[in-house]
Amino acid sequence: MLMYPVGLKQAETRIAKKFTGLFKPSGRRKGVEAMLKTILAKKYQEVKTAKQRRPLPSLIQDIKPGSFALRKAIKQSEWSLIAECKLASPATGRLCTRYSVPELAQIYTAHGATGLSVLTDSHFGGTLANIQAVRAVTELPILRKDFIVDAYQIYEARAVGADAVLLIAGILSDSELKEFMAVAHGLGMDCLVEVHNAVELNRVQQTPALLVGINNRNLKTFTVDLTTTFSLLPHCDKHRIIISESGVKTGEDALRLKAAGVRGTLVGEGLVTAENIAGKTRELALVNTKNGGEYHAG
Ligand SMILES: O=P(O)(O)OC[C@@H](O)[C@@H](O)c1c[nH]c2ccccc12
Repeated sequence: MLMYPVGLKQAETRIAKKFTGLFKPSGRRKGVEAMLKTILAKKYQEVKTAKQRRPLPSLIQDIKPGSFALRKAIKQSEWSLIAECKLASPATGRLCTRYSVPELAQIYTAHGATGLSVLTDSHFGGTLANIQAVRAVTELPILRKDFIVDAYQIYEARAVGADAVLLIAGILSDSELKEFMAVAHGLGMDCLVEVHNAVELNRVQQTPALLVGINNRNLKTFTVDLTTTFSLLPHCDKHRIIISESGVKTGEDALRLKAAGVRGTLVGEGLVTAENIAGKTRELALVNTKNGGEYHAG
C-alpha cells in the first residue's frame, strides 16, 4: 500500500512546488491564493496527527467496502442533484445558521437529492463526524468533500460511512490521482474528480475517472462562472459522467446544463442560503421535470 508519511517541512516543499508558476502575486488574488496554501498546509498537518492517533492498520479494521452507491444513483437518473451540507466558506464566511448538517441532509433527502456532499474541512464549517451524523439520518450516497492529499483520508472517509470522495486535479499530481482513485475503487468508493480548465481535464481523461466534476469556481480566485462547464463540455469523453459544480442557483441553470449534456450538479450555497431550502432542493433536482417537462417555479 502506498502511503505518504509527510512531515510539515516536506509538505511545505510539496505545496511550494505545486504552486510555483501557478500563482501570479497581484492584489486581492494573492490573499485568496494564500488561503488555499494555508488550507493545504493545515491539511497535511491534520493527516499526520490523525495517522498518529489512529494508524491505518487499526482504521482498516472498521472498514466494510462500499458498493459504488454514488455512480449507481447517478446512472439511474437523467439529472442528479448532489446537495451539499455547507455551513460556511472561506470566501463568504458563515452561510447557514438555521440548520445543522444532519437537518440539511434530511431536507435534501426528503426533497429529491440524488446524493449528498458533506464538507469535512474546518474552513467550510465541516468535521469528519458530520459524515457519521448524516449517515445516521439518510440512505443517500455521501461524498466526502475535502482537500484529499493523502490516501489515508479515503480510508477515513469510508470508515465513517462515505460512499465517495472528491479528488481535486489541480492540487494532485498524475500519480497521486491514479493512486487515490485505485484506493477508492478498491474500497468500493467512487471519486468525483474535479477539474477547472482544459489542462486538468486532459490529465483526468488519462485516468479511469468516471465521474468528472467541472468546478465553475476558480479555487485560487473564488470567482464563479458557469461558462466554465459549457466551454469544457465539448472536450469531455462521451463515456464520462459530467457534473457541474459551484455557482448553480436556479432551476433554469440546471435546465440549461442538462440540455447541454451535463448529468447533474453539485450545489452548496444556492441551497443553504435559500429562504425555502426544501423548495430549492426540488427546483435544482428538477423534480417537476423528471419526465421531460419544463420547470415551473412554485
Ligand atoms: O456553494 P456552491 O457555489 O454551490 O459550490 C458547491 C461546491 O461545488 C463547492 O463547495 C466546492 C467545489 N469544489 C470544492 C473543493 C473544496 C471545497 C469546496 C468546493
